[in-house]
Amino acid sequence: MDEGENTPQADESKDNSGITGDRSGTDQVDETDGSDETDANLDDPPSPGSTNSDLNTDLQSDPETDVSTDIDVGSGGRDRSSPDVDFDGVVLDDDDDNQGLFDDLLSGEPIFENKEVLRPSYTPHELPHRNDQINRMATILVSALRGETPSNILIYGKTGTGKTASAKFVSQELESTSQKYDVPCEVEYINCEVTDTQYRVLAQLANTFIEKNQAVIADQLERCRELRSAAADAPAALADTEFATLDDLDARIDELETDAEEMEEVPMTGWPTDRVYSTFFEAVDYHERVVVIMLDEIDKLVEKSGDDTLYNLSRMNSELNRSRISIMGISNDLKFTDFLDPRVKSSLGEEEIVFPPYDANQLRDILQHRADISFKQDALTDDVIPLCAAFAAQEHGDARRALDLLRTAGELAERSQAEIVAEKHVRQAQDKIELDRVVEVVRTLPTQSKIVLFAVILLEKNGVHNINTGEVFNIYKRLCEEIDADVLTQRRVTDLISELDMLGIVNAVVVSKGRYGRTKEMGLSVPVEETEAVLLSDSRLGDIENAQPFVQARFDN
Ligand SMILES: Nc1ncnc2c1ncn2[C@@H]1O[C@H](COP(=O)(O)OP(=O)(O)OP(=O)(O)O)[C@@H](O)[C@H]1O
Repeated sequence: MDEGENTPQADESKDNSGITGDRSGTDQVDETDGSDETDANLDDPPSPGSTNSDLNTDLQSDPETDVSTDIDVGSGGRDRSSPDVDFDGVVLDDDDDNQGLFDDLLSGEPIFENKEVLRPSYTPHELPHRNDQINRMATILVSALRGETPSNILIYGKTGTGKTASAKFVSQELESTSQKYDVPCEVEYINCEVTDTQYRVLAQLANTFIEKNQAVIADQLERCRELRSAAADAPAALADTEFATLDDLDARIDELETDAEEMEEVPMTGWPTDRVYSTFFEAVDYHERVVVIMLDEIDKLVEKSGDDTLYNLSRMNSELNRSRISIMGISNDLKFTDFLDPRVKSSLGEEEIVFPPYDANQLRDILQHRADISFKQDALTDDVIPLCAAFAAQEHGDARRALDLLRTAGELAERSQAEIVAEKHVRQAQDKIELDRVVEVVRTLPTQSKIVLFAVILLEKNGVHNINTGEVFNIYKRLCEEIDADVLTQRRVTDLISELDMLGIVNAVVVSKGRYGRTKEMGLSVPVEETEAVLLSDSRLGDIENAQPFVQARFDN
């Protein structure tokens, strides 16, 4: 129970306690002090029939001890009939209905059977409407299982079109088939949004292969040592092995031990890049295998650190002795190859696979598949899935968005203790996701854009419609002066307004003012209150205490 709830009751009970005026201060009551108890009893004798009432009365006089009264006395020890003892509102329930914080929440029938299935981290076993793309990938990668080098693949498609999910699905199948037929083939996944420099990509790959090599070495060493002890007793144990003599076997054991010692992990910073590259090269070439390197969000890597990594990786095969590598790049930026060196571009794009956006019907199928395993039976009304699909199809056929909507709708229904997810939950989920997006976009705007946006908000809040650039600029200037920020030119501010327009935060249209030229008129496209709150949470804008005077001066020049 929180303190705020206790305090008024405690005050009330103090009044009722009968403790004489000079002792009513809470600091004068000491739970551990026997004399206080006695005094209280004398001042206020227990009412007939009450049990433990002396203790109750005494403890009541101290707000802090009210709680312990509940606990110590329990349901058997209290007396609701005592006029002096008022426990109303104090939790003193019988064991049966003693509901904890989580009991209520748990008691409702859960809507979800397995919510994890709707999260982005879940890799589905079935990917409806991606058969063509999956088959094409498989047709290209099957050469790895024949010990040949598969062509490099570039996968394109807008966000949420199933590129990563399909590529991971194919990789899992490839690895499991390679184990089945005992062909050395491995897939390494790298998310270039996180691992975005050549050093990090090569270091991550090097360390992965070093770890795998160490496991292989440990395994071989164990077998060699077992053979060694068997052969020491009976030399015939070496028959049918690759070792003609015990010396050969000892030499192999030495060699393996040296390899294990020399394989040094790459630190996350500090080495020259060519050393990292050669460490990776040796690690991958340690034994025969075909390696598919999956570079997800490959455009981020190129954007951040150019195409050196891709250049180095794509020319490795001509130098590798035992192994082969193939690259699978995934991007949602169709134009990123324009920035590549032509050699890298042609080598990387040997095969291209496009993932088109899903339409509403396809999204419905995808959602239905997932809903069957993630929700309890009959937990969704009939219109939930079509509505989620329709909303997501309007965006750009994004399955991630559709799944987010469905999960959020379920969570909102669950939170409101509804037994079934209905259309209204989907609409609420759509609003919530949209608001979360706006908050995130506004929160990460540069300060200058935030000031411009704040100027628009102030005008809008003061009932100005069709706000023009001049009005925004005037208020913007005053806000900048107030918080000591650089004042940009009106032209630059107009550019920032265009950027806000592109982000969907304001809606600006160019209007002609006849011989006065043209101007932009705009309005906010996002909820005023929430957006203002996000802006004011920025430490610089938060300094603006009273913005009203700036708005009044909006027509000044
Ligand atoms: N055909 C499908 N069937 C089932 N789930 C799918 C399908 N396509 C996409 N998904 C799901 O949608 C979500 C987004 O998919 P994925 O991450 O593969 O998209 P992406 O194209 O790689 O997007 P991004 O470019 O933003 O990384 C994932 O949760 C994925 O499981």
